[in-house]
Amino acid sequence: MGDGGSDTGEDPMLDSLICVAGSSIKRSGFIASHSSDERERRVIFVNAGGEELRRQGHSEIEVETDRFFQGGDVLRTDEEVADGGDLPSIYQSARCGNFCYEFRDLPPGDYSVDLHFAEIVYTNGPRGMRVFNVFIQDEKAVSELDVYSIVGANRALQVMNIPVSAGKDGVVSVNFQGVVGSPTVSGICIKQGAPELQLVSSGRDGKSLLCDNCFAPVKLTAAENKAARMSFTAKYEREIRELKAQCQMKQDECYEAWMSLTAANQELEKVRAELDVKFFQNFTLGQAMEKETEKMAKISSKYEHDRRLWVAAIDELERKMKAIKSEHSQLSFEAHQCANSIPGLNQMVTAVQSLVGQYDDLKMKFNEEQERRKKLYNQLLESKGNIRVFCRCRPLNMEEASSRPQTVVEFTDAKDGDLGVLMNGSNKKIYKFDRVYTPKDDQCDVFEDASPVATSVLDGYNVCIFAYGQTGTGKTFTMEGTEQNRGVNYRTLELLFKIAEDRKKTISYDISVSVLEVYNEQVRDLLASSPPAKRLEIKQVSEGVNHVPGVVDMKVENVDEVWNILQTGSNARAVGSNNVNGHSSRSHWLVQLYIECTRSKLWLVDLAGSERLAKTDVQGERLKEAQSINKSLSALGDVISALATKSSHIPYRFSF
Ligand SMILES: Nc1ncnc2c1ncn2[C@@H]1O[C@H](COP(=O)(O)OP(=O)(O)OP(=O)(O)O)[C@@H](O)[C@H]1O
Repeated sequence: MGDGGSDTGEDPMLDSLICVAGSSIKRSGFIASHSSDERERRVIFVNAGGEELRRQGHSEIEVETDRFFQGGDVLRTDEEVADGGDLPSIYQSARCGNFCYEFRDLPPGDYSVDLHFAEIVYTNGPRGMRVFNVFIQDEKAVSELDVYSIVGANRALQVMNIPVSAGKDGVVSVNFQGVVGSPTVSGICIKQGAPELQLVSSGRDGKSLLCDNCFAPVKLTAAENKAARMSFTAKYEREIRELKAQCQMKQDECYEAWMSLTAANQELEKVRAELDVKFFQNFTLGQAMEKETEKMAKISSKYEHDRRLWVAAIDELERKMKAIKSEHSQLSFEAHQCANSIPGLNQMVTAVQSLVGQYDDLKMKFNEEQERRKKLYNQLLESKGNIRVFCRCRPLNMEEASSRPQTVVEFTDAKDGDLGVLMNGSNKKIYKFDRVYTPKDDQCDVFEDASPVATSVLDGYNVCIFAYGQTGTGKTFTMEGTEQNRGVNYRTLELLFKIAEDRKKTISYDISVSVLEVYNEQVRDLLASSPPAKRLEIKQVSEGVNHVPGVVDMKVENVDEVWNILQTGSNARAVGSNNVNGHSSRSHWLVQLYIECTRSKLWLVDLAGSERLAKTDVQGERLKEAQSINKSLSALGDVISALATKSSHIPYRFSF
């Protein structure tokens, strides 16, 4: 038996599943019978897909060449077919594909058919490659035959004794229909008469049908045979149904078992994963424990080391404490002795305390005196006049010196504040000032008179120093000066910060600066980084106190900071040139210092120069500038005149 077959030989159960009742499967090839009856019963024996075969001898066999077929192809193999019986070569050929056989001209009556098979193509299987049905006279005689799965490859198999009746037309048709793949057949043998004995399971020996009375084998007609077949069929069908139900039950059980196995497997996987995690955690914890143990060992050894040190240090301290205590008691003893030896010690302490009290008293009186001195000093300044006018005559420049050989000013009584101006050659007119500076007087001399004013600002007085005069007469030089020859502005500020520094123990001054210019009757903030949203205006807060809302106020700490700010403002100032001064200021330039704690202001003003329009010969924008300058200077003159004469109305707002 091949690898696809069973070793148990014939299997009635399998036979009944595959072939009709009465027929059987034989797992070997054709064996010729010695009986002449048997030979005579063979009506037709064709070698499907092969040639005629003839074997002489005591069992003569005659197999016809392949005929009576319709359709199909021929298959052949040179390989030997095992268990081929007396005619192994018929199993080496086969008809294959879509075909049928029709045997004609048979006398009407009962016949039995033997079919010969061998799997000669799918020699390596597997099972189920070729499964087919066989219909005889249109009735299914063989069901789902898979030769390979019964006997394997290149092995003979027979389905024997399939009962069939030929009608009046004398035709027996054998039809092959594939279920999987193409059907094949190697030989077909038609024998006269119904099969001799039907192998059925109801016989007493379980193999043959016997008479119930005498137990002799019973020979059945074709009709009886058919009835018996149907009864067997019904029986087997019942068994099949039961088996199917059992099979379904087993399948369900298997499925449930499979499901629970899958669930168990999943659970097992989960547990395994958890175990892995636990193992890893354990491992990590173990490592951490090892590290901690190491750390602990280090800490405890350090602790032990430190403890020893501390114990030694405490011992040392205790020893020192003892020494100090004994020293202390010795010193106390000595101090007592000493105190006892100086009888006037208490009187000395009292005297020192009284001196400290006197010192505080004197300090208070000194401060009061300082205050009084400041007041008297400012009263002295006021007594000199609230408005003080100094006149400075600059030296002639080269051009002037060459064009005017004769000077018209006379400084004979300059030290008394008199300035003589020669009119028409001989007439001299004397002008009175608080002081007159000659061309020989330098910036230091000018500042000498301006400096006391700076002290007054820090004492809470409002002060304004301004330079007024014709264009080109030296106003900017006097106020600003140069880096090598600083003017009033810088020197005043320098002194102011010096005094503030000197007084810082008793008072702290917060000083802020703003720089403005009045150009063409308009106020401009020279420290503003962008033009203001609103036009700047001078507001009079109270009599003589003015304020420009929105102007930039910069806090300053020292004179360098102020100087940088003044430079920024100076660079932004409107300047131009006229035929009198090549670098003429075209605006009034105002620096305001605000002292926070005293709420006093210092104004340092460099006015634009007044011009005689005919002399400077200006036009267009320059003419407009000059007219604005002259107008505002004339208004200033009116204000000063009103202030000097203590007029009831001071025309502060005449200009603008
Ligand atoms: N005391 C002085 N000693 C030497 N040179 C001076 C003196 N005063 C002014 N000058 C020079 O005279 C020129 C004009 O001076 P300055 O620009 O200060 O005049 P100003 O009155 O400010 O003129 P403006 O009104 O047109 O601005 C400058 O070159 C300046 O250096």
